[in-house]
Amino acid sequence: MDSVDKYFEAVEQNQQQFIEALREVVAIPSVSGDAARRGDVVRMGEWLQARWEALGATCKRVDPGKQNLHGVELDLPPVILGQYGDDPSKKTVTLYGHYDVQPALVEDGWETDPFTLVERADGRLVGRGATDDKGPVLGWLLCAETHKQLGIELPVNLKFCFEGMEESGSEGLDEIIIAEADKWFKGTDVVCISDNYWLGKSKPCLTHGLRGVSYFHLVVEGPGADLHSGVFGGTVHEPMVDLVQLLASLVDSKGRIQVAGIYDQVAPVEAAEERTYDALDFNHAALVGDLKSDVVIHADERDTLKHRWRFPTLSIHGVEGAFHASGDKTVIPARVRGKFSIRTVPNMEPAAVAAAVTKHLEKEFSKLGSKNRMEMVETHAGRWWYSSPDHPNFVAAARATERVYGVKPDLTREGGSIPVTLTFEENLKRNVLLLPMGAADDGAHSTNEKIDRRNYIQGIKLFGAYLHEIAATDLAA
Ligand SMILES: C[C@H](N)C(=O)N[C@@H](Cc1c[nH]cn1)C(=O)O
Ligand SMILES: [Zn+2]
Ligand SMILES: [Zn+2]
Repeated sequence: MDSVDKYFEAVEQNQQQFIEALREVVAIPSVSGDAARRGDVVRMGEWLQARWEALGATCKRVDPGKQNLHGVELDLPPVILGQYGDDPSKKTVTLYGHYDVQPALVEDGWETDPFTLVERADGRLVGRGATDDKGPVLGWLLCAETHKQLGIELPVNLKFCFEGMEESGSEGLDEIIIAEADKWFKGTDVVCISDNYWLGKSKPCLTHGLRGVSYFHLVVEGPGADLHSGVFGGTVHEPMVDLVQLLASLVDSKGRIQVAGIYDQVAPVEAAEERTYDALDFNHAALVGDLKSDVVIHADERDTLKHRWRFPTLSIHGVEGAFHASGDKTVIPARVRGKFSIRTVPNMEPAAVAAAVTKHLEKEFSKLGSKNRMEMVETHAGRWWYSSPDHPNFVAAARATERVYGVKPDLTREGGSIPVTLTFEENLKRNVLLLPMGAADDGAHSTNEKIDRRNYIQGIKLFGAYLHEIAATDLAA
């Protein structure tokens, strides 16, 4: 039995302990978008740092500074930089992950408390962050800890960068990576990020493309205070009426963005790219099952994937300041803030996207003839990323995947965004691999987020196998 098989056996035996560790981190409600939870985000970062240090890693806590969250001045959570092993004869793999999570409230439709990990009879481990991104971040730690317990030397040096603001635009992170590219991250041979998902539920994949995201707030305000709709309805310009019309002008019900000039920035689909959609583990029947309803726009699987991976999309996320509680409150809100984002693809540039959106909204607002005031703010923007899957980093990961799952992985792109991918690639000048742990139906950002026990445990094996494959791979080939 070689050392990788011994490692696999130990991971199998330690399953319950690994689930308990996941329970411990899910219980820390590290919601970066909620000012009231900022202490928990920091606590989560400190938890990670303490556990890596206990293992023998050298860590550096970098505090990126302050953030203004709707007028509240907050300390940004720490970026935890780490180094585990510094043998010059070994290759160095830099890992990135995030320890913050999306908001989660029971009243959104969670069947159980989002911050209490629950294992279902079918193996689902349900809890906020289980798949995005606490399971994978913990997976790297458990991989290193298991090697140490077994007395198996990790075949590579690790460097890592774990942040607590990914779900809120990674504020402050780019500057740290740029500043540390030739310092902390010096010596990196390849970068690996586990923060996305398989295309389906049964076949693993490696991911070589991401969409970018430009996030906007659209504020409409008028009266100095909320008003009685019986007294003032029909006699004043209502901010909410203006806002819904502006939001509705952005996209149609078939998902087509209505902002002039947006599609002009999109690279055409080439014949070679067309072939990459062949034989992927993806079908509409499974998608409809995951969605629990047939709300799919496109008739053809390829079109669905293209609209997920390589065409821009616009989503409307919510309205702050509007009445949303139960009951029938007859109010005219005085100031409302609509939130929407555009997922961007090659060759879109955030500045051009923001300019097109501003022009569109100004034109639409002027058509309303309203005396309210409108303001649009781009709150964050991250760029798309596209890379070749032929690099030895991907070849090593494909071998590791075959060893764990017994199949060659699909090569996929991802509709979501991990803007730091490009920051690492450009500044460390090293190949970046996305190695997902979770499955398509995990429900990241949704209610009842989960990771399957199988993906979590096999994923921890995969991480170990990948590090061993990297050690054995000629990265210059
Ligand atoms: C794919 C990754 N796990 C993820 O969920 N990324 C987020 C990043 C983001 C950007 N703004 C807010 N969050 C996403 O794609 O929404
Ligand atoms: Zn994530
Ligand atoms: Zn996320």
